[in-house]
Amino acid sequence: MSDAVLKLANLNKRFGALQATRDVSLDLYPGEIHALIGPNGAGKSTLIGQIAGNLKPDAGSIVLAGRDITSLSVAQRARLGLGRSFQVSSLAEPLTVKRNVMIAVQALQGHSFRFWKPVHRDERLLVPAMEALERMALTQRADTPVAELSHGERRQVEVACALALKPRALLLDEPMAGLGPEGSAHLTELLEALKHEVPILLIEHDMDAVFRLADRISVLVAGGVIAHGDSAAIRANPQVREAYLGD
Ligand SMILES: Nc1ncnc2c1ncn2[C@@H]1O[C@H](COP(=O)(O)OP(=O)(O)OP(=O)(O)O)[C@@H](O)[C@H]1O
Repeated sequence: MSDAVLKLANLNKRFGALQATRDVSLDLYPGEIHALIGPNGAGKSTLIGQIAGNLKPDAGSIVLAGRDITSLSVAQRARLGLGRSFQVSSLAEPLTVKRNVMIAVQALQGHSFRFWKPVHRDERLLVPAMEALERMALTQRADTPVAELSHGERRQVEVACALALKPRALLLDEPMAGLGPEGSAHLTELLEALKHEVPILLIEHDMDAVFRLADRISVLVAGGVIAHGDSAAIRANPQVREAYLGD
């Protein structure tokens, strides 16, 4: 197997007396979707915070494409290729789909080079934005204001914003939240194709989507990984059934 794109080793984070993540180790390989599931309060957001750089781990390390990023800032990690989408939407409603993605690219690239050109005409922003929109099946909606989009399309724009930065690894935090069965099925199809370009660490409560999409699943309970395996192994695991899936 090739080298892991993202490698978490023994991540620990404590809030006072509460051990929110306990020795969490996990790898993300090229071409795969690795899902992280677990009940509310299991520590999934705390883990994402540590990977993205919003939270400093008490111990452990995070390696992206062979480089230790544990002590880097959120922006430095993003520039090195850590892409993420958020649980809460940060899109600008009145602006078009295309402009939203261009602004995301601009935020990462910095402001210095574009004193002389308006954002909407800058090819260095437009080209990656349109490529990302194509991969998220949104080319036809590029000039539509975000305010006119369905909930599912907004989710696609959010993923496109992350994709336009050409990440090496993508963290998706509950991308299916609030989508109906149709929206969820559509996004599932898009992510299935996308994983071949960029591996995805997927935090998701929609178990149909997880079982369909995930090549591997890690189950987090009370801060620790209690099980790890493919969909069939996780479905059949008695500890997981008791702690999370129910019968
Ligand atoms: N900043 C904080 N200060 C204190 N405790 C926190 C903080 N952030 C999270 N926690 C606690 O850490 C534990 C893990 O929370 P976390 O939000 O990571 O879980 P989660 O698996 O993401 O849950 P959910 O599925 O509900 O989003 C919870 O008990 C939570 O109350």
